[in-house]
Order: sequence, then C-alpha cells, then structure tokens
Amino acid sequence: MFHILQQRSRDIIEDIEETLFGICLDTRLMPMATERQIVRSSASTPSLRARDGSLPIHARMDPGGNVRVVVRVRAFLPREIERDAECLIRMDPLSQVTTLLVPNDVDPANARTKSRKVIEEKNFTFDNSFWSHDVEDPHYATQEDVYNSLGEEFLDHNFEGYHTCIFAYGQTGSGKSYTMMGTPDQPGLIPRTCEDLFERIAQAQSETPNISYNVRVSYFEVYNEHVRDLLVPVVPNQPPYYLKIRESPTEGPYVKDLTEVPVRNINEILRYMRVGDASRTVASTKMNDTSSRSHAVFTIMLKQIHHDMETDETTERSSRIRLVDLAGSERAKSTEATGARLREGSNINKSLTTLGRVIAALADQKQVTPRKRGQRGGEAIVPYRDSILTWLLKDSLGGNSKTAMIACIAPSDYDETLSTLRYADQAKRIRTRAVVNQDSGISAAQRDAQIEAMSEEIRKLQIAVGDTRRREKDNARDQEERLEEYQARVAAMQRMMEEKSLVAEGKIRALQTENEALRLHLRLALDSLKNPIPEVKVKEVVEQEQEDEKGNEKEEEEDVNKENEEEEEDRSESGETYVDDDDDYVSGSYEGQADDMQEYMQGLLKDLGVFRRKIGDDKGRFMDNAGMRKPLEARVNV
Ligand SMILES: Nc1ncnc2c1ncn2[C@@H]1O[C@H](COP(=O)(O)OP(=O)(O)OP(=O)(O)O)[C@@H](O)[C@H]1O
Repeated sequence: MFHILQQRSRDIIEDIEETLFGICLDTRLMPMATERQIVRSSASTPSLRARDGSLPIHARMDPGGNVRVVVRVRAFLPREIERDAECLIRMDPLSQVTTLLVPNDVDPANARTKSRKVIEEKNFTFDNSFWSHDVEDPHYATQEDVYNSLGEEFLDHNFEGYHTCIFAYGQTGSGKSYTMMGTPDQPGLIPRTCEDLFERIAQAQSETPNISYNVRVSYFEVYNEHVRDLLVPVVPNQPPYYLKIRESPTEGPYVKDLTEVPVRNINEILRYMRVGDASRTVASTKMNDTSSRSHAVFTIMLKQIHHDMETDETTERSSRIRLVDLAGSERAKSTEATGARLREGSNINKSLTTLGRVIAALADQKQVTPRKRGQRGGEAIVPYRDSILTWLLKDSLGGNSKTAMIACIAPSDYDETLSTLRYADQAKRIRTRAVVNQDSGISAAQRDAQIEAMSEEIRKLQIAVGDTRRREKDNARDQEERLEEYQARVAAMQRMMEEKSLVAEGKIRALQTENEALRLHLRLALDSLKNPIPEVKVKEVVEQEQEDEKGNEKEEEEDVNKENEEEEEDRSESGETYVDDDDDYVSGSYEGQADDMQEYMQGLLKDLGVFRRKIGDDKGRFMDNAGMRKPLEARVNV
C-alpha cells in the first residue's frame, strides 16, 4: 500500500513539474529543467503541443485570430565578426520581450543611426522570440525549435481544414531563406512541414482506411512585379514566361495556368521543392552572397476525403498551406547595387512598401473613422492591388487564413532592425477570418450526377467556343474568356474525377482490410477444427502419478534405466494421460518424429565415420610416428 501511495505521489509531482515547466521556461527559475536537458530550445515557448493535436487553449488561435508574430535573430556573419560588430538584441525568454539596444560609436554600420534625433532602447513583445544568435547559449533556438513552436501547430490547423500562411520578413541577409528553406544539414520550416505532412498522412492511413488524401504543390516567384512558375524549367536563350493573375469570386486572386503537381510522398515533394529552388532568382550582393531577388511562394494544397462506408457519403476538407520567403528589404547604399541589381532592389522595396501599407491598413481596420472609410463596403481601402505580391496574398493577409509572420533580424543593424520590428508590431494587430473549408457530405450518386452535368456543360462550351472562333474572329477578348471558362471547367472536372478515384481507392482499402480480417478469422477457425486443443484431465494425471509412485516404491532395487523404460511403456499402454479422441493423432505424430530423429542420427553417425577417416589420413600426412608435427617442406611434398 505504501509503495502504491509513494508511486502516486511521485506521479503527481511529475505532473506538476511538467505543468510548471510548460508555463515557466526560464531555466534559471527551473533548475530541474536544465538537469533534464529539455530546454535546449529557444528563448521562446517551445512546442507545448502534443502529437495528438491537442494544444493548451492559450497556444491555439481562435478562428478569428490575430496574425501570429514571432521574431528570430541570427548569428554574426564572418563580415560582422571582422568589423567587430556588437549585438544590439536582447531577448527575455520569460516575457518574450525583444529589446533593441542603442549602438556604440564604433560600428560603422550604424553611423547613419547617429544622425537620428532620438536614439533609444526599444522594447517589443511578440508571440515568440527565437534567440539564434549564440549556439552556446542554453536558449539557442534551432531550426527544429522553430518548427516545433510554429510549423507543427500550423499543420494541425491544416488538418482541421484551415488555410494557413507563414511568411518570413526582414532586411536582406537577416535569415529568411535560412528559416524557411534552411540547408541540407539544417532543413528549415518548408521541408520540415512537408516531412511532417506525409508522416501524419501515413499514420492516419494505417489507422483508418476511410480517409483518402490528395496533396498538390505549386511554387512560384514574384520577380520585378512578374509572376514566374518555378516548376517550369527555364529554356536557355528564351525570354522568361510570365503568368497572369486572375480573381475568382470564391477563391480570390490566383495565378492563371500555374503548374500544380500531385505528390504522393516526401521524396516527390522534396524533389519539386529543389527543382523550384534551383530556378529561383538569386544573386550575390554586398549584404548577402546568395540574396533572394524575388518573393517565393511555396503552396501545398491538402484535400482530405472522408468516405463513410455505411452511408456511401463523402465529405471533403480542403486546406492551403502557403509558405512565403520574401525578398529582403534593402538600402541601395548598403548593398551598393547598380544596374539590374538596383532595379530589382527598387522593385523589392516597392512591393515591401505596399505590404507595409496593407499591413498598416489591416491593423487599423477597427480604428478607421467613417470619413476615412472607402466608398464601397464601409471598410478602409486596403491597397492590395498596388503590388503583385500583396494582391496574391490578399486572402492570407486579410481573409480566410490563419497567418504567421516571422520577422528575421540581423544582430547589429539598428535602423533596419527597428523598421522590421515596427512592421512586425503592427502585424500583430491584424485579425483574419479563417473558416474550416469543409463541404457537406455528398453521396456517390450525387458525385456521379455532378460529373455528368459538368461534362455536358463542357460539351456545350466546346461547341460555343468553336462557333465563336468561326463567327467572331475579331472578338478575341470574348473568345479568350470563354476559353478560360472552358479550361477552368475541364480542370475542375479532372480534379473531381481524381477525387472519385481516390474515394474508390479508399473503398478498396477498407474492403481489403475487412477481407484480411475475415481470412484470418477463417484460418483460425479451420486450425481449431483440425487441431482442437486437447483437454487435460487433471484428475486422471494425478491418479496415474500416484500409481506410478507406488510401483516405484515396490521396485526400489531394480535398475533405474529399466524402471524408466517400463514406466514409459505403462504410460503409453494405459493411454489415460491425455484425451482419448486425440490419442491416435498425438502418438502417430510422435512415431513419425522418432523415425525422423533416428534417420537423422544415422546420417550423423555416417558423417562422423567419414570425418574420423579424414582425420586419420591427415594425421598420417602431418605427423610423424611419434605424434610430432612434420616440418613444412615435408608436408608440401607429400
Ligand atoms: N539562424 C541562423 N543560424 C546560422 N546562420 C544563419 C542563420 N540565419 C541566417 N544565417 C546565415 O546568414 C546568411 C544570410 O541568410 P539568408 O540568406 O537566409 O538571408 P535572407 O534574409 O534570406 O537574405 P535575402 O533577403 O538577401 O535573400 C546565410 O549565410 C545564412 O546561412
């Protein structure tokens, strides 16, 4: 009893420790945390999330939640170490406060800052502060910590049916690409999300055959205000092919004709990711050897199709995972760019300035006075359309999405860091309106009817497009619109057909599982018919043993081996030890085994004879008559 109570109290203490540990992450306040070596994470809250998707309420976003904003500071780069730069960032792991310190007079990178009227220490509080400056620090945030704190939770939302968007913002060379894409040794948020996605799908499919998953990816960049498909290989000596943007009333802005490839496993998705990465416009600048000169948008579309075997109904949940690595803001003076690099830089800055205005407008939505509101809809006008980037991110920034911003900062640049932190601070106030994207269940018959209706519509459109072509050769615009509508319909139908085959696959999987179970059941039933488990008659066994004991007492003088043989004979003759029904079968099998064993032993004896003869021969060859070893030469000549 005492032990049980002791164990219980230990469990309770452990529970309390865990809870306190989740709340208080400062190792200075929790000495046992360092002992257990759990906090090798960040200054920020490491993942509080359990793998089953359950999250503490405070860590989850409600459907109408604010944009989640985190900040990450990187380590010094060689050029910063060379100029003896000082770190201007402090992060408090407990309060998540990030402090920007006043620079000293020595660092030339902050010379311009000195012309400011006010230079003072600034404090900002974010949802997480990732301290990736000093790898020796116990609070150092690794790539894994960033994923565990943010990526995992966002993937949970995707499986719940929400669209999500995570974008990295910051000056050039501040660590955006490192955070989003990472390196082969230190993969970032995008490859980790892909890996986790397929791990979860594999696990879910092994648990239930009723859900089918359809994953598609696209990857594009916005370069100099043009959209380029990164999954379409660049043709040498050909001008790049730019895509157009369209806006649909239901889906919002989208890139027309963007390649969307289906992917079935982690290797396929990583392959496409690498293909796109290799096509990205990157150049060396003074601030970064491999500076991204474009905004890159990697999108994963996840569709979960649940098929109810009993009602034959399917329910679909769709979500979009958007992972954006923005080009870095830059001062032409710092980058010393000229020509093409300068033009790129000014386009990058233009779209980032628009992003800033969009963020500001969205952050101020609540405080907007009636006079400031736009004429239509009563809301403040958000200048989404002023840049391609903001237009395409419209939904992610102010619509149906759960969104996070990772503000990346360099450790020793006062002006640029202040500007990034101010952006991030403003983004905290943005509220999005995410909803679960799930349709009501439709039956297999309804799906068939939809496909039927759609193919009829496509047939009519085909005829109409043909007619228009013939009659209105000059009315190209009208013709193009009809063609686009037709293409969109065909694409939608193709997707529907694919989903139908996925549902069919799911059904087959479910039937296979059931079939396997039935087969196993049948085999077990047959086995038990063939080999019924013998009933052991305990009483008879005991009686027999008692009789044997009596017999043994009488024949004490006799030879022990003989006695055992007789006992064996008695036992087999009486046939009382085991159930009668099974007797023939058991004894028959023993006889067979005995024959086999005898045959085997005879074989062994034969082998032993051969072996003996061989040893005899070798002895003659290698030993003399006195049993001594002959010299080597003598042996060779034998
Ligand atoms: N947390 C980190 N730990 C170690 N090295 C880092 C970290 N963050 C960034 N770096 C290094 O800093 C350099 C610049 O990083 P990166 O290319 O990711 O910057 P960026 O913000 O994407 O720049 P740009 O906007 O010019 O593309 C790279 O050499 C990268 O490896």
